[in-house]
Amino acid sequence: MSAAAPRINLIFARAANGVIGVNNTIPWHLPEDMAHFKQQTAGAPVVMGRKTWDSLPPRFRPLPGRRNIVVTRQADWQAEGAQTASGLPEALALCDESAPSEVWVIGGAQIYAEAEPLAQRAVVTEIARDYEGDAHAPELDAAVWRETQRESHVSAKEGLPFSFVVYERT
Ligand SMILES: Nc1nc(N)c2c(n1)CN(C(=O)COc1ccccc1N1CCC(C(=O)O)CC1)C2
Repeated sequence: MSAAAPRINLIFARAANGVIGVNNTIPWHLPEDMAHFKQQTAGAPVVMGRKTWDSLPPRFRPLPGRRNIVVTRQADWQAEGAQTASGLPEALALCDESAPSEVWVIGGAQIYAEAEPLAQRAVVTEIARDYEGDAHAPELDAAVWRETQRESHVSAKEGLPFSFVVYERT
């Protein structure tokens, strides 16, 4: 009996207009979302693109307490605390080795787009404001994804309304 495959989760924060990033940074400052991200992914492998790795402040790389897997086509790329994979399938195969129950795909846009068809769940922070940006969230087709949880909040710091939402594949 082979171990059950891990559940593949996308996790991202998106603006009302679908923006998730600008110039490899996040356009908003939402500490409540960073805490949510940390809590959701704690102890599980995280899979990210190389640009997302580069976007993390160095003191937070690798993301602590999680196996950090970085997808890059650069065969010679390496970084302290990161395991590399040449593509998403290799990254997910690497995760399988430790037979985790959950795997978290944490960005960026390219990786989300490739992972969306393979994911069973999307944990989305929906920010109720438009932002300028150059990177966009993956489309979650309502015929495929259904909302199963929603928790609305207003950010203490900047009065920014946002919701923690969970979508599951039908
Ligand atoms: N919903 C949702 N999905 C995502 N994919 C992401 C988020 N929110 C938020 N993100 C980031 O802000 C990326 O990280 C950071 C960026 C700048 C400063 C600190 C951080 N870090 C925050 C997480 C900390 C941790 O987890 O330990 C380490 C420091 C990715």
